[in-house]
Order: sequence, then C-alpha cells, then structure tokens
Amino acid sequence: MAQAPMEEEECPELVPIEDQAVGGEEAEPSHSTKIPVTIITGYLGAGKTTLLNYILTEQHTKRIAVILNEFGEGSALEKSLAISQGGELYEEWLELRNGCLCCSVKDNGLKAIENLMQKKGKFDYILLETTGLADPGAVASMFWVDAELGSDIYLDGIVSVVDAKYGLQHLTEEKSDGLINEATRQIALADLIIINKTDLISQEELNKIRTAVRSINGLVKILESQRSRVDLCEVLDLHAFDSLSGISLQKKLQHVQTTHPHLDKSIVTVTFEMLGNTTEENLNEFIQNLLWERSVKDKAGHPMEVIRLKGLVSIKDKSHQVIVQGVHELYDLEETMVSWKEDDERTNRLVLIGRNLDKDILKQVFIATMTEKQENS
Ligand SMILES: Nc1nc2c(ncn2[C@@H]2O[C@H](COP(=O)(O)OP(=O)(O)OP(=O)(O)O)[C@@H](O)[C@H]2O)c(=O)[nH]1
Ligand SMILES: [Zn+2]
Repeated sequence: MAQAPMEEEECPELVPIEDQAVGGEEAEPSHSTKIPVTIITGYLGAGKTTLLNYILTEQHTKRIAVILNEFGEGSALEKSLAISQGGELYEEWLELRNGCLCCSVKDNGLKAIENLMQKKGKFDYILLETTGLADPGAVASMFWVDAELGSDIYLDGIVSVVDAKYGLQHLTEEKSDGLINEATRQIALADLIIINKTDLISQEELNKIRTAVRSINGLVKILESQRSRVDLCEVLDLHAFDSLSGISLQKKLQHVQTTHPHLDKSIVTVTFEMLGNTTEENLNEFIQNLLWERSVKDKAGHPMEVIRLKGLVSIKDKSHQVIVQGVHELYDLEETMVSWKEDDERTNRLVLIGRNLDKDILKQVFIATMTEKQENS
C-alpha cells in the first residue's frame, strides 16, 4: 500500500471522485488486466516527443494511448489532454480548478483517462509525456496513489530523455529558491535514462554527460540514442514499481555503489546494507522520519532530502523479500516473489537518491531504529 503523509496544504475545490463503484466490479483487476503507464520525462527539447513517435511507429502489437501532459506551471485554467491512438488524435479539455498540479491532475487527469477508456475501449499501454519543466514525481505519485483506489492503471516506470548536447548545462542551472533543479530531479527519479542526440557530441562529451548522470543516479540503466531510437524492450514493461521487479532489483542492488557529488553539489545515490531482520513497524518509522518528518540530518544539520528510495528488506516472520519503493514523500512496501532460502543470510539493502545524504548517518539511524523497538518489545 502506498503511504502518503496527511495532506497539510489546503487543496481548494477538489472535484469528488464519482462513479467509484460502477457495476459489480468489486474484485481488484488482476495485474495482467491492468494497464501500464510509462512516464516520459526530460528537459525541454531533449527528444521526448521523438521517442513517443518512435514507439508508436515501432510498436504494432499494443494499442497505445499517448497523453501529452501540458499541465504544469502558470495559471492557465484549461489544458488539453491529447490522446492519440493508431494515428488518430483525441482531445479532451480539462479544467484545472487551481494552480496545484498534484490536486488537479489527480482528480481530472485520471478521470479523463478513465472516461476515454470507457468511450474508446481499453488500451494496452499508456505513454505520458510530461512537460520539460515537470517534476515527474508529482505525476508518478498520482498514478501510484490511484492504484490504491482500485484503478486499472498502474505505473510501470519513469523514462528520462537527456539532451546529450545541453544536458550538462541543464543539470548545473541553479534555481533561485535553492530547490533541486528539474533536470536533476528527472534523472534522480528515472528508471531508465536515454542520452539522446549523441550525433551532436564527441565521445569525450558523451563520457562527461554519462558520468554526470551516473553521479546522480547510481541505480539507473543508461542508454544512448540518436532520434530516440532505442530497443523498446528496454523502455516498456519495466515493472519498476511493483513486486515483479524484485528479482531484477536484487541483481541491480548488488552493483549499485554510493556515488560522489559531481556537478550539482549535493544530489547523490547512497546505498547501504544491514544484516538481520527488521520489523514493519521499525521500517515505517525509519522511512517516515526520513521522508515525512525530515528529522534525519546530515553532519551540517541539513535535513536529508530523499527524492527516490528503493530497497529489498527482510521483515521478521516474512518468508519473502520485501521491496521498498519511495518517490518523494510517498512510499510503499510490498512482498516480492523472491523467498529467503534456508541458508540465506537475511539482509536489508537500501538505495536512496537525494540531497544532503550521509551514508554513515543513515546507517546509524537505520540500526538505531532496528534495535530500539526490538529491545522494547
Ligand atoms: N540532432 C538531433 N536532433 C534530434 C534528435 N532527436 C530529436 N531531435 C530534434 O530535437 C528537437 C526536439 O525534439 P522533441 O522530440 O520535440 O523534444 P521534446 O523533449 O519532446 O521537446 P519539448 O516537448 O518541447 O520539451 C526536434 O527538432 C527533433 O527533431 C537527435 O538524436 N539528434
Ligand atoms: Zn515534446
């Protein structure tokens, strides 16, 4: 179950979600009948639309719906949701009641998708292109949370297209409010990175951008492309957010290394492993202190800011490995299909991507949370 902190900001004029219980469909749709959504993000002009078009022309077995997510900054009250399928373009107008992306999209965007599916029949796949300045975390969260509401859509993965020529420049742009810039967020959150437009740069420049991307996200798979031409098996059906990714995550986690600040002074990947079992309660406490309370601080006293969290942990009395997923303040624990063998050493491995992260402190806090409650109980 994805967990979110209690909403503190006020969220005016939320449109109530109607038609929740249409017909007698009580059983949650099984995974195979749910429709995956891949979020395609990347800075302005990086090659997102080119990738979408490439997928649409290459993919002939799936009915793919494409959503151009023009929601975002600014005060525009109406935005269009264009959906193309098999070359036809449908457009629906959405009214955004306020400027808040997460609130408006959550209630209107999904509704529009669901309405469209009712009208046009089911799709096999949804591709959603965000605007270049979007924080994909907000968009990802809405699909993730909605999965709890019995929606038949699930988040498959976040793909970020990086402009080979201007990517470095985008990553170093400083925001006046001191927040993490969008280009960096898009890389931190990605399950797959495509460095596109490699025709425009030298091998040396390519190495530089690769290094920069890797320094931010130590976990992500990196592809290179021209005109966004990549093997579609690497893009679709990643299952990056569900327990099916348990096996591949296990392999991946073994190779992740803590990265060191490179460009942006502070965004890094930190990974650590702790032998033993934890409990669900302790794990929740650790994660909530980190993501919600922001009470875990680095040596200089800055709160650690986690954008993406992944892990495989061992919960006492559970026979299978448990996968931990986090995007911003949302997180989720789910039992995988990978069981602990008799002679396996039970272990917990976490990967965190974010700012002001200090591996030693994180490890200490994790251990402290693990032992604290066990002694009490
Ligand atoms: N040289 C070169 N140009 C490319 C490549 N891929 C895409 N382009 C061009 O780059 C421009 C932007 O591509 P888009 O796919 O529209 O980029 P986008 O990320 O969707 O852009 P926005 O939606 O405006 O943020 C277009 O003119 C493309 O033709 C590439 O590999 N090499
Ligand atoms: Zn585009």
